[in-house]
Amino acid sequence: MEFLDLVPLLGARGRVRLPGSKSISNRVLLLAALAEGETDIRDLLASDDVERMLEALQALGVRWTRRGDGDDYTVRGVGGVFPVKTADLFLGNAGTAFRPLTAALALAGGEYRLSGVPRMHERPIGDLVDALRQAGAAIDYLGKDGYPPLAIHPGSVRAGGVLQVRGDVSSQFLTALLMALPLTGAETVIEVVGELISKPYIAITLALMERFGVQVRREGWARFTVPAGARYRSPSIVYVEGDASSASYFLAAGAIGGGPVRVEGVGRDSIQGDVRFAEALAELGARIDMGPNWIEARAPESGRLRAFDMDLNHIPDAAMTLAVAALFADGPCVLRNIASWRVKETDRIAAMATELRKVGATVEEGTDTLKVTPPTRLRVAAIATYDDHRMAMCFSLVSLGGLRVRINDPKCVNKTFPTYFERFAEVARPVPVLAIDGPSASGKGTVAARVAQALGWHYLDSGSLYRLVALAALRAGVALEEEGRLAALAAALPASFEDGRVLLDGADVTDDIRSEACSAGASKVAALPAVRAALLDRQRDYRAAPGLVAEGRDMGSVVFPDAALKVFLTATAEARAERRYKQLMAKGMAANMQSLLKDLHERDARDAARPVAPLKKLPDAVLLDTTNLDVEQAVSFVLERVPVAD
Ligand SMILES: Nc1ncnc2c1ncn2[C@@H]1O[C@H](COP(=O)(O)OP(=O)(O)O)[C@@H](O)[C@H]1O
Ligand SMILES: Nc1ccn([C@H]2C[C@H](O)[C@@H](COP(=O)(O)OP(=O)(O)O)O2)c(=O)n1
Repeated sequence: MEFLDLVPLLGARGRVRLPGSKSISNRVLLLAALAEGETDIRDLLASDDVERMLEALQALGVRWTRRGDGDDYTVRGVGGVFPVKTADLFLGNAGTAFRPLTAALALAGGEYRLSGVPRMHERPIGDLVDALRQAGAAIDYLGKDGYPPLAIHPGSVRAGGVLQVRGDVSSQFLTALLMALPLTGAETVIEVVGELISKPYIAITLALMERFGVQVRREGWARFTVPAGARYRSPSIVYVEGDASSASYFLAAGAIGGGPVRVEGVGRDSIQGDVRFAEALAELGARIDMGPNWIEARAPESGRLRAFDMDLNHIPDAAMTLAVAALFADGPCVLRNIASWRVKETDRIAAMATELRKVGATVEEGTDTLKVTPPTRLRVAAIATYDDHRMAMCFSLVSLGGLRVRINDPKCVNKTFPTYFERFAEVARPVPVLAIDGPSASGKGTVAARVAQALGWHYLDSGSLYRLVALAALRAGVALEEEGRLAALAAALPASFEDGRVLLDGADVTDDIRSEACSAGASKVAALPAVRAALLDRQRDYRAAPGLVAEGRDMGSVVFPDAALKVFLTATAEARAERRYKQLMAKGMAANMQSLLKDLHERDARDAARPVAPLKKLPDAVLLDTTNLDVEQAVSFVLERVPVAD
């Protein structure tokens, strides 16, 4: 399973230019395809769902071109009649392509098959098919009744009259009918049965239809009239707004992580309902500023988000972001009226509950509600994403709790936001790490501990973990060549560090791990890839606010490649042997200069020659040769180079 580890964050700050809205992109593509004339579409979203729509339109004979490899497209409209009358369309998991195409093709008079990924075949479409059948469309289910895949036949479409469609499962059914019915040329009334959910998405549909010359009469949210003689006409140029649902992650990041975080591409003038997510955040205490084309979020004055109990029917997608933001609230939070989550990319209520529990929250799942009680302490977890882009994006916010979070199958964000994690990194302020690597007795431990103390940061002596594995192995009678057993020991090492003391199984082993046997053993076990892998996450989890000073051999190269400062600390072998000699004498331990020097040379050679994480200075590390320096000078050298947090 592919995964992405997001590093612990101190907070979030900065600006993000949003990718184009998925809802607008796929609607505009279909309307431009059906219209008379050529449409220039700017800032189209580059994502899987939009790809599926573009492929489908091409298969239907619609000619479109992309300008270079940018986000601007030209679509030559077909004036309401698809040139290709027989086609087999694969639409992935794109509801915004599947539903509207079903309606448009049902009225197109051809033979079409529409299918998608297995999850698409679990997402209901019966209400739309029922409505289209009332108009005389001939549609068969190729699998389970009420679900894709579908076969569409010419049928005998009766133009005009009254159609009924249910509005309480997905608003996309109504959107699909609204966009397709102008193709009949007759006045048609659509009556919505049941309470219409996700109304703002219908508002997007109506606004875009109007841009393309068709004005729908609306009576409340229950009755819509598509006028007679309606024809789509290209508005020549359409700019796709930034995606308001995608904005939610960044705004929440600003509200949780201090901010300000500004998103550009949506604002006060947006036609997308999800901009109202900003109002919801404001109810949690976040400070929100808005311009025509931007929104900015900052943490509440108090620093902590307020608990909430909200009806979120109007912002179903962005509401997921609130479920994760609830982890940072000052009490239990309730999300209401979110039943549509159950028929999205996955059953989002169940998925959200399962994953929030993994990070420590207490969650109560109702049929259309979710109650999230934040934990006193968040837990590191691997988050399953259920092939659902929003699960992946929402859970990135957990890293703002100052802990690592693993996102499984991170590429699922390609559905709507392929560059999400890069953009998130642009506003993220990682917990800083100072990596100090170098050979034995170069002074890493001494310097790192002093620097950590001066900065008030945490300190990791990674060598002691290898020493502990060696000690545990010696005690358990495990040979230092048995890689599998050693890795198992390393993975479950019952070790802890308290006030400068090292504990194994609760017993103080601070001095034991410094013995010659442990030193030699550590160097051997450290050469085993499985042992190194078993200790990797453990080392990374020492990274906590306000910062970490980590010392060893591969801190800068492997464990913390994104360290804010990397120092390679060294000294001549003679100087190091002399220091080690003095250290041992001071502890009352026996030592011999010649054998210490020989041992150092051997260990240097072994640490440098091993194939995994060999000891070497990286190009991005600063060299510090301490042969002729004292401890104070070495510490000052490092402190002077620590980047100041902005
Ligand atoms: N310039 C220096 N920087 C760091 N340590 C020094 C320096 N000069 C002498 N020393 C001494 O050398 C010893 C280095 O040991 P240690 O910090 O345990 O090294 P390492 O962690 O690299 O094995 C300490 O006793 C320290 O006081
Ligand atoms: N990040 C690390 C830290 C230590 N090691 C190895 C290197 C050494 O042989 C052992 C013990 O490391 P430690 O830093 O405690 O050893 P010295 O005090 O420098 O002699 O572990 C490593 O491979 N990677």
